[in-house]
Amino acid sequence: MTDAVTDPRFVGWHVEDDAHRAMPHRLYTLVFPMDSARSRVLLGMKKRGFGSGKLNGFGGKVEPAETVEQGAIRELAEESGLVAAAAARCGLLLFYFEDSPVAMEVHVFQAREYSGVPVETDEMRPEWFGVDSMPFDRMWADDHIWWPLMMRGDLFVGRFWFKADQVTITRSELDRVDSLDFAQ
Ligand SMILES: COc1nc(N)nc2c1ncn2[C@H]1C[C@H](O)[C@@H](COP(=O)(O)OP(=O)(O)OP(=O)(O)O)O1
Repeated sequence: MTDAVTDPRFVGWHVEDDAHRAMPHRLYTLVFPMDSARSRVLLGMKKRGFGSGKLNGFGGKVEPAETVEQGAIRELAEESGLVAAAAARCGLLLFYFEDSPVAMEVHVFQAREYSGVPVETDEMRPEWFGVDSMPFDRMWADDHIWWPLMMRGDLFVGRFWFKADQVTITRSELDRVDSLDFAQ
């Protein structure tokens, strides 16, 4: 696996301590399609794989030959049917699970302009939710912590340590940042 230091697309290592910087990282995207006119966000019920049974944004692993934003746009189309020309960076999330030697580096985006209508796919069942009545009890345990920053328009970096049960957070850090262009 490519590690955080050798893959130029990784930015997480800019905010890691020495111990975590040395961990192998895997790169993911997470995209929230926004309907600002109706104050709604599209979530998907994950039907299989990691996080199945939870509502989340749309995303997945970044392929070797694409940029992070290209990966975000591709996963959004594959999982929701929505086609976006661009996605706006909102945050960076680093996840550590006690039973995994690999850190997850998740790049969070909003899609504010897109075409198409949401469709159910093999991986996701889409549903709109009001941004002020989010179903946090059916989402990952970290989401309610950083969601308010994203809704305020703040850029953020969060680090969350999970138990192997994938529910219990044993430690967390969340910072507002001025820029997410760490390496550029
Ligand atoms: C641990 O907390 C998490 N919170 C939130 N909100 N989202 C998370 C968390 N951990 C992972 N995610 C996101 C990041 C990605 O968007 C997905 C996981 O991607 P997946 O494993 O489904 O990747 P794919 O490439 O789509 O998988 P396949 O190989 O099955 O196609 O969850």
